[in-house]
Amino acid sequence: MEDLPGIVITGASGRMGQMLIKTVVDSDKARLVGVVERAGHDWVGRDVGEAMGGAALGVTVTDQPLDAFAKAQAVIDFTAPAATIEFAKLAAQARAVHVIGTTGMTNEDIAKLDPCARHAVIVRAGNMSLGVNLLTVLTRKVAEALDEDFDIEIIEAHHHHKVDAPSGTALMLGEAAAEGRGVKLADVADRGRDGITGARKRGDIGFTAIRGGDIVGEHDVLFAAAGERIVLRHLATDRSIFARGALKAALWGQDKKPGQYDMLDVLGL
Ligand SMILES: NC(=O)C1=CN([C@@H]2O[C@H](COP(=O)(O)OP(=O)(O)OC[C@H]3O[C@@H](n4cnc5c(N)ncnc54)[C@H](OP(=O)(O)O)[C@@H]3O)[C@@H](O)[C@H]2O)C=CC1
Ligand SMILES: O=C(O)C1=N[C@H](C(=O)O)C[C@H](O)C1
Repeated sequence: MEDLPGIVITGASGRMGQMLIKTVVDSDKARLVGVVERAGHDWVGRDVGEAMGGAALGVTVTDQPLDAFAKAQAVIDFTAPAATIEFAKLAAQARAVHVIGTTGMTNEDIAKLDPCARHAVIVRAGNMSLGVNLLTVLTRKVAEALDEDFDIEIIEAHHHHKVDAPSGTALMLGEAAAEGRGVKLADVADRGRDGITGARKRGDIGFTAIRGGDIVGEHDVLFAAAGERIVLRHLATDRSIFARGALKAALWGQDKKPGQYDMLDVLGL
């Protein structure tokens, strides 16, 4: 047991934080060595199992991330952009693999990970599930095969708590479609339509975000032409798919050189 890679989970009380804790505790390939919450959170100082409403797990929630990271081989982080940038610096200091599931990061945020990746492995993906990563491969292939007579639209739906749009997954799918077309997503993305928008521009990749109820995460990539449509779809019904992918990434990263990786690297897709 002592030999198994030690994992720290940040954002412990969050939807993904709690799912990640359960996933690591249930795994026979890793052990939970720390959980982090922000200073002032009422979970800090409590046993995390009890804080989650179950049996004690023997791991106390801390607001001191560096102390926790120093005892770990990997940090799994599904929080918010500002927190993730700080955690990246600390994970690099501790030489721990940093698995980043946080979405809504700007290009400026992402650039701040570069110096950290000189010292530690970072695996970052807007979606850690096998299904979505396979869908990005399919999206790239379909976009490659079709010309601009097919309009590409990405439609995503999530629960009403989600704070960022388009989703990280939608942007991954947009990047894959743009790559297939041989264009830059930034040049063709149409991210917000309202009012008299004018006709759709040929070659654009459009995004629509639906927010409601407890939807875990749904993504359609629509290729629409005159007389026919192709729809590639992924439906997530359980957050465990993301947590299992994140744990796989944390284990995969153990023997890799410092640098930035994604789930396609982890899954070999
Ligand atoms: N890549 C993937 O496969 C997936 C990615 N996600 C992404 O993961 C992220 C989290 O999602 P979810 O769990 O639903 O969100 P929640 O809001 O449920 O949880 C977020 C957690 O992060 C903590 N947090 C936020 N800001 C800070 C900060 N500045 N410092 C320290 N802790 C902070 C929150 O603490 P507090 O409550 O105190 O604010 C909370 O514990 C989102 O970006 C989401 O899009 C989600 C699912 C899959
Ligand atoms: O916030 C969520 O819940 C999810 N976020 C990720 C995203 O932004 O794509 C992944 C998944 O769809 C759930």
